Amino acid sequence: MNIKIIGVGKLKEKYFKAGIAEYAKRLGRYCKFEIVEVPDEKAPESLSQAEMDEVMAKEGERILDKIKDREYVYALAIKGKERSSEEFAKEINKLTTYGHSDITFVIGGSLGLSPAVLKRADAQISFGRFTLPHQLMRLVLSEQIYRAFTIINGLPYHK
Ligand SMILES: C[S@@+](CC[C@H](N)C(=O)[O-])C[C@H]1O[C@@H](n2cnc3c(N)ncnc32)[C@H](O)[C@@H]1O
Repeated sequence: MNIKIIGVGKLKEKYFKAGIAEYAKRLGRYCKFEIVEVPDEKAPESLSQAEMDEVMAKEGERILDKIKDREYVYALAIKGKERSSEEFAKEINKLTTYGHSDITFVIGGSLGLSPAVLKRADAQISFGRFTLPHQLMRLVLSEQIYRAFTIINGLPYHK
């Protein structure tokens, strides 16, 4: 099974990289895990709404270029649906049981995801109403995907 996270911009901070590398290593037992980075657009503070929409649209096109038709896509969105870790694990298990072997998660850039990306998504996941930095979101999501596999496989990691 293939799990892909698409993120906007390069991850620079060593501590995020180290955390993600740890979960990527652990996930190697359960799936082919990859993180795909697409270039971000400059988004200075002074942008108008139209300019912000353009930034999201451009980043969105780059994200959509990395998604194939067969992929089941989760968009990470603050206003999406919240789940518990157990519910998420059940959902992943069900998707694989019903033949989805390519699952892709999309995290927006500093301004968020474009309407086109949200439209392509098969489901939206919210990690609550807090706004998390997109780099940190990659780490938190990697951990939750790992947690889901430990739940599916009955390992004692999840309490
Ligand atoms: C800095 S946030 C963008 C904030 C933007 N105002 C928005 O509402 O999307 C960057 C990305 O991280 C992800 N993200 C941040 N907090 C999240 C949360 N609580 N739940 C789900 N995704 C989140 C989303 O993919 C978002 O597009």
